[in-house]
Amino acid sequence: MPDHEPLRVALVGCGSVGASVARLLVESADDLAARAGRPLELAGIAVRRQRPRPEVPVDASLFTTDAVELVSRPEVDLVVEVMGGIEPARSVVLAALKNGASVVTANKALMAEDGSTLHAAAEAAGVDLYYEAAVAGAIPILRPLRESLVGDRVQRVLGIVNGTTNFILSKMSESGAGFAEALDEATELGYAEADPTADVEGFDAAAKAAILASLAFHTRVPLGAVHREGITEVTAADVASARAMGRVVKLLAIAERVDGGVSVRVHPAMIPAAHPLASVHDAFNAVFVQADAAGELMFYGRGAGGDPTASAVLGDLVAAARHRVGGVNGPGESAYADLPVRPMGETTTRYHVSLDVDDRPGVLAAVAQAFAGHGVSIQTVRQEGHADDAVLVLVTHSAPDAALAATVQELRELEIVRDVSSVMRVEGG
Ligand SMILES: NC(=O)c1ccc[n+]([C@@H]2O[C@H](COP(=O)([O-])OP(=O)(O)OC[C@H]3O[C@@H](n4cnc5c(N)ncnc54)[C@H](O)[C@@H]3O)[C@@H](O)[C@H]2O)c1
Ligand SMILES: N[C@@H](CCO)C(=O)O
Ligand code: NA
Repeated sequence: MPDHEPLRVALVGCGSVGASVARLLVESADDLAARAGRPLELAGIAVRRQRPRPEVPVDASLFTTDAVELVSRPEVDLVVEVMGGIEPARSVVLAALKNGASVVTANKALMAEDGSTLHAAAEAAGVDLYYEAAVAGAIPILRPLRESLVGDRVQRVLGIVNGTTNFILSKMSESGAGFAEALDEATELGYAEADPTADVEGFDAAAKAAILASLAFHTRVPLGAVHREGITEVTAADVASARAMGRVVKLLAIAERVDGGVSVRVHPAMIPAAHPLASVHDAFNAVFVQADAAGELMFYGRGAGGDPTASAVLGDLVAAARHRVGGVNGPGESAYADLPVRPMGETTTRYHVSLDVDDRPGVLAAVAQAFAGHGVSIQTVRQEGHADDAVLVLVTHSAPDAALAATVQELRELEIVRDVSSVMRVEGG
């Protein structure tokens, strides 16, 4: 085959990311050809419905509504899947791999749900499967974990990997707004989707946490093993209390090594205002990595948007194209470590607990006794308000999640505690 023979790219999905990928493939064709070693030519674009798409500068004859047929064409070398969801995306990706095409996907839900099946199919076909855009959009983080840090031992990954929730928490922090008000603003400005559940309940971040943990620790982390809490219960009072302690509230995806296993979780947490992740505002994403030899690293940028996400897709596409040209493959799945995912109850963190209490003698002693009875050590206590408005704010030393849960249960049963108004983890020093 002569060197100028193009590599044929099938694009599946032409929404916000797909339209950017198609446009940039056309606009940057010469540079991409020079970098890949052969031109990258669009073989077809699978869409759900045929309609005019003036934003995509390609011949209308390239559009088809049959994705499986497109990716199964013998001439297709590379497939970009940006339709999202589990099915039919999984069937399309499997058909592409079976056809011997390398696949680039931005689909975090699919990779977190069934990454091992797809990796096995890629391995069997001797082709590449890349998904840099699936976690933190434009930010190069999967390739650094998979390749740059492969000689090191990663201990911990802390990420702000959902732009919608980071935008909402930033607004709550800036203006003192409650969750509902900040969500309304995020919706008005187009950051939050009409149904924001996947973002605000932490599902999107949990899928990304599973992918990050699998790559960081060379193990398989099933999505179901990721502990997940969203931000819907975060109150203006939590944000104010964090500020009073020199902290900010962030929704974190956390993956860390613990006692021969790993802990992988998504939940809101108070982090020090001086922590590098505290200065990640609005819809930006960032991932903080701690590795034995490298020390601390931080990756920052745009986690969403058509063009930023297309940047990551095209990076993967050129990498896969180069491998085609060279007749080699990139690294496949590395899951040799086979580490158990520890249950959340065993995970130790510090906690911030707010209690509405009666303001009378013996209350502090009774509260302290509840913590002590479950082996949870208190680091600081402060009282805000008095009489009917008394609030006790306690911060604990590190304790297992199960011990803290048992403490909270007991506190709820105490007559002097009117309400356990908030429990939030404290992370990052
Ligand atoms: N938008 C972002 O900022 C962003 C960032 C990172 C990752 N992603 C991921 O990229 C993927 C695409 O996201 P998006 O924002 O472009 O979504 P989108 O909804 O804008 O686009 C998806 C497109 O796929 C089309 N589609 C659905 N079923 C199809 C089918 N059977 N055949 C052909 N086309 C079909 C839809 O009609 C739609 O146009 C998702 O997996 C998403 O999680 C998106
Ligand atoms: N809904 C995601 C988009 C990228 O996955 C976010 O808010 O970050
Ligand atoms: Na990325």
